[in-house]
Amino acid sequence: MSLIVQKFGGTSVADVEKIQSAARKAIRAQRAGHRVVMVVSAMGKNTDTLLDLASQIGDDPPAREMDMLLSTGEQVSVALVAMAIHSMDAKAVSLTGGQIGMKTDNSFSKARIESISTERIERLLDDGNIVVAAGFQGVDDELNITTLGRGGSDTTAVALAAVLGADACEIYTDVDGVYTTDPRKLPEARRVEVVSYDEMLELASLGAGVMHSRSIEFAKKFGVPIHVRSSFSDTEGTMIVAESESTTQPVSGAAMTAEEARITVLGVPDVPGKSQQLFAAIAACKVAIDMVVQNVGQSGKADISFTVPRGELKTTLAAIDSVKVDLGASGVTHDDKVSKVSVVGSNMAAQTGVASQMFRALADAGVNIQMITTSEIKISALVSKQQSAKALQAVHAAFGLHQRPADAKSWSQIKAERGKADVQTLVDRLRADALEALTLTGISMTDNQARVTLHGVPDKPGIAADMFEMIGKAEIFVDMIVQGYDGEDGSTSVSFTVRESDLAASLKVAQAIAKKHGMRDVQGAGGIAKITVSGIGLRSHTSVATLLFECLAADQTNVEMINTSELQVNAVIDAAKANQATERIKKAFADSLL
Ligand SMILES: Nc1ncnc2c1ncn2[C@@H]1O[C@H](COP(=O)(O)OP(=O)(O)O)[C@@H](O)[C@H]1O
Ligand SMILES: N[C@@H](CC(=O)OP(=O)(O)O)C(=O)O
Repeated sequence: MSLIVQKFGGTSVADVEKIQSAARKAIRAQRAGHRVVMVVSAMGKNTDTLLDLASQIGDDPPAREMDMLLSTGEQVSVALVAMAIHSMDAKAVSLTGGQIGMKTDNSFSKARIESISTERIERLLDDGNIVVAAGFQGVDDELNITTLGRGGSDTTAVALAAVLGADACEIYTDVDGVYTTDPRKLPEARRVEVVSYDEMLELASLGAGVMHSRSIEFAKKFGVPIHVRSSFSDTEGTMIVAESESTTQPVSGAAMTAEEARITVLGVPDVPGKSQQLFAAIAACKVAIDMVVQNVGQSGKADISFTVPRGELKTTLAAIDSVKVDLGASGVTHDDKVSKVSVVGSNMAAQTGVASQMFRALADAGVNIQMITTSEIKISALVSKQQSAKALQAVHAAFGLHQRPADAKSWSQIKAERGKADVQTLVDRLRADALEALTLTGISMTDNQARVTLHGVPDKPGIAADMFEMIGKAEIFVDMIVQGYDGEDGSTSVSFTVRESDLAASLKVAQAIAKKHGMRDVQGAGGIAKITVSGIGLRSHTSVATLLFECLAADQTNVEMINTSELQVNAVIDAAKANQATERIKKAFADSLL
């Protein structure tokens, strides 16, 4: 008999009628012959109401009590949903996180799932019940109630689907699927039939609130197909699976996090170990940083800029303060009126000109780019909050995301073409791990790379577009791009990496660009290598970048450039030290490496 996990988000259980409608959906599935586990979130905005109540009591509530409070939201809904099912003459039992055996670590408000015991659920299902499980919550070793972080019910649902070996995991929500961007922000957004785990992971962590990114980590690890669909209709929604909708389209989605903050730590001595010290202090607070850019100035001092969600600004500034003196930094600046606009696509890595197309779209819309970072399947630009809506619209239009790609495939076509890969061994190996443990799939090194840096890049719209169009015309393949924020003189620096064999040609183009736009100088050097750590959950496991930096600092290796994504962390270093560094990193991560 097949088993289905159905998750109903807050909007889908917001009132009595919606609760009854969710109950009917579950009963219908049971009567169609499935065993049904429901995962339910707090009604409507109840979690926000509870947060607000806590903030009226005091500024800094104990984390344990906060989780005790927030978990009550889900407890209300599961009881009401079970009652609704009873009233419709079907059998249901509601269970809290603790009762479904959801064991987590003790990081209150950001707990990670360690294990789930399924016996009780299986027994209740055998007895003909619909099991109604509370999302978003678990218990630690001492039976303290923990919560998984905002949006965590998706993670509960996918994790349950994984351990129960469910045939389907349906996420019922107030949209009828995953769109090319948030349809509330952009009406022309298009619903996609299929999106890949990798794309959804990036989109979710870059602002697509429709799914919790950790739930996609689970789905990818265990190969759980997710069906995102509407609570209010029966139309087919979007399948999140291993494959992408198109195999050619460079960009498949755009996302925006409107509420970002940029922090710049100024004048850090440019010696090995400094970035490690800074990022270790921030990682210890479990803050996931993004868009890390280091600008090395002429005086041997570096300005390190990065972004964090605005809600984490206070914690991050406090963490920096605790190490500022030790770092030898001359100051810290921040801007909390910035937004991050990103494009994501699995096919991007194999194509040239995608970055310059995005920069051109922003330039034509008059949007100034404050920072840029790229990784293998995403490009992010930091813009002022005021220009963010315009920026999102411009990139969505530039990549024609409102149109179905000519080679788009439906889920049924993809399924029919799938080979019968033997994934069982992998799944068994993963199941033996702590469920949300870090999983690394590879650590590799690419040498024969070169870096080009332009200093004194004017901070105005259109420069990045012009630069990368000129580089593209010269047919130079650019790998990493970072544009930093220069706190001192109002200009910025742009660095990019190319193959060493393209260095001379790149420098020639860079000099022409510098002359055209009155930039301060151009520097370029070969003899660098890129170390790549690939896996699942690299950004949410904030310790990965820290450990990587520690390994490099141990050999007195300076990190020249870094980028992070959900799938990879890349560090650019001196090629002479690359082999030794790769070995050290492999040893340090041995436990997590598949
Ligand atoms: N790319 C996207 N596709 C679909 N919805 C998105 C996307 N990005 C953001 N969203 C937003 O996510 C919302 C659904 O998530 P959420 O409100 O958390 O639902 P639930 O309460 O069901 O968990 C949608 O209403 C939509 O505005
Ligand atoms: N109630 C929690 C958990 C959750 O996942 O909610 P939703 O499914 O409504 O996003 C929250 O608001 O964060």
